[in-house]
Amino acid sequence: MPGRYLGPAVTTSSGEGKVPSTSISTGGMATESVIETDTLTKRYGKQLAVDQLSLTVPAGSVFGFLGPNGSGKTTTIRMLMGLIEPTSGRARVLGRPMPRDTRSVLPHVGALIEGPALYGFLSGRDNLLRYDAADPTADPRTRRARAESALDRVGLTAAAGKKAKAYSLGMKQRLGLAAALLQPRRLLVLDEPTNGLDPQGMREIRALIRELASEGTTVFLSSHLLDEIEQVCTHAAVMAQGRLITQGPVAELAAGARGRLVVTTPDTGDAARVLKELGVTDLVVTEDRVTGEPPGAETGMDLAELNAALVGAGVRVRGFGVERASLEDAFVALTGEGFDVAG
Ligand SMILES: Nc1ncnc2c1ncn2[C@@H]1O[C@H](COP(=O)(O)OP(=O)(O)OP(=O)(O)O)[C@@H](O)[C@H]1O
Repeated sequence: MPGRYLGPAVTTSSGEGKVPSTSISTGGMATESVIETDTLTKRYGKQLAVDQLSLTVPAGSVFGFLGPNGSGKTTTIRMLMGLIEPTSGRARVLGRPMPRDTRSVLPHVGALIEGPALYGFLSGRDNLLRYDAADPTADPRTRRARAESALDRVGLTAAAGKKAKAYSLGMKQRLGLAAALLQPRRLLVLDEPTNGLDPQGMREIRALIRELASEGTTVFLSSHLLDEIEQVCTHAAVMAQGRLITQGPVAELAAGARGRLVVTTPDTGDAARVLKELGVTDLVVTEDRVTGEPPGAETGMDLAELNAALVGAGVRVRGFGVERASLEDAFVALTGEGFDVAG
């Protein structure tokens, strides 16, 4: 599918309707949430693509928008960028209503949606120069310097003279990011930025995202890869079938599904009895293992005490630990289903 790059090129060629950038709050006046939606809904005929979505993306976060294919991520991003009208509900980006204020908002937003649209017969550098030239606010005198700096940013300086059609998928993706970075942005919106990349390409894009975030750019990225979200995001929202399942700091989402206590022992009956007395719940006994939910922090019971109690009761403990809870555990716990990672 041909991708599209959304930057100055899709804002306006006339500059009409543009408001001075100072009217979008910056610095000390920064809006606390960079993206905010309220019961945002999009219906295609009978198909509810996005269903009453209320999302809050805090300023300065790397926000992962997670969900299996078809869960409504791209439709949401299209509404946020003012490309399609919601059926109902509201969306604000950088404090402004969308799509009403698309023209004044988009110059502050770098977006990479479904891969960049590139001219294959032009070099990477010339593609960037074209993008820059399409931005009515970009000073032509500093165009080259901007392009070089963006190429450097994404590690494409050495390949800048090559025709874009000779670029690997990862290089094309990086060139798309370079286009989004021609101007300083307050928000980057990236739709599946590592889709189709090899592991090395994925690492490079993730490193770049972290770097941009460390400079204060809020990054909103969609992904169907749980481990990607865990690796780069500070916050996440989980979508399934057009609905928001949960949102919040990644650490809290993962902590919501606490790891299970796992005791390996030949004395499973005694172990289960002792653990139950000490407040471990949801006990499951298999041949040589007892697992359960460890007591909460409020009980004051720590793992060392559990272990000591088992040993004190004569249980032969061969293994003792807590399986790490992941965002995947949280997702499964919330939806009762696994993650379809195909595609
Ligand atoms: N233009 C459209 N017309 C009709 N149905 C659509 C349209 N765009 C999306 N849909 C449907 O809306 C639902 C959500 O699609 P959407 O592309 O937003 O999901 P997604 O989470 O981004 O998935 P993917 O990663 O596959 O793009 C899907 O069932 C899709 O078939």
